[in-house]
Amino acid sequence: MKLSSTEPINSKTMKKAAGLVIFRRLCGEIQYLLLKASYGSFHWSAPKGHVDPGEDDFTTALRETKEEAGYDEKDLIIHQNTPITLNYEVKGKPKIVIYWLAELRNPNQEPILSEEHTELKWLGLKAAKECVGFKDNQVMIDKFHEMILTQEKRQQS
Ligand SMILES: Nc1ncnc2c1ncn2[C@@H]1O[C@H](COP(=O)(O)OP(=O)(O)OP(=O)(O)OP(=O)(O)OC[C@H]2O[C@@H](n3cnc4c(N)ncnc43)[C@H](O)[C@@H]2O)[C@@H](O)[C@H]1O
Repeated sequence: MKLSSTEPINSKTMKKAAGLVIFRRLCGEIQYLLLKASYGSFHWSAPKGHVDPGEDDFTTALRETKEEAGYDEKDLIIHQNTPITLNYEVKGKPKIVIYWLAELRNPNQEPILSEEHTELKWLGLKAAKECVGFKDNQVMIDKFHEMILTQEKRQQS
C-alpha cells in the first residue's frame, strides 16, 4: 500500500523511517545495494533509518544514505516522484518505511559502511528479493525494477 509521505503519524505509537533503494548498472546487469544489520536479527535492507522529529522524509532518506552507505545526493539520480511505502510491525508497534529509487551515477563507487552494518551486497533482481526475504519488500523491488525497465524502453524508442 502506498501512503502520502506527508500523512500525519503519531510518533508515540508508530515508528517511521525513510531510505533509498539504490541500484547500479554494471556488466549489463541491474544490481541493488543491500546492507546487513550489525544488531538484532542481522537483517538485510536498503539504507534507511528513523525520521527525526521535525525532519521531512526525503531529508531523512538522504541523511541515512550518507550515514550508512557514504553516498551524497550528488552521487545519485533519485526518482523523487515515485516513493513506495512499506507497512509492518516491529515489536508489536506499526512501522512505516518510505523508500525512493536511486541510481548510483558511478557504478564503481563502493559504499562506505557505518557501525550499523557489517556487510554489503550488490545483487541482481532475483537474489536481492531472496536476500530481503519479506514479501512486501520483494514486491517493492519488483515495482522499482519495472520502473527502471520502463524507463529504459522509453529511452530506446
Ligand atoms: N534489536 C536491536 N538491537 C540493538 N540495537 C538495535 C536493535 N534494533 C535497532 N537497534 C538500533 O537502532 C538503530 C537503527 O535505527 P535506524 O537506523 O534509525 O532505523 P531503522 O533502520 O529503521 O532500524 P531497524 O534496522 O531496526 O529497522 P528495520 O525495520 O529494518 O528492522 C526492524 C525489524 O523488522 C524486521 N523487518 C524488516 N523489514 C520488514 C518487513 N518488510 N516486514 C516485516 N518485518 C520486517 C527486521 O527483520 C527487524 O527484525 C541501530 O543503530 C541500532 O543501534
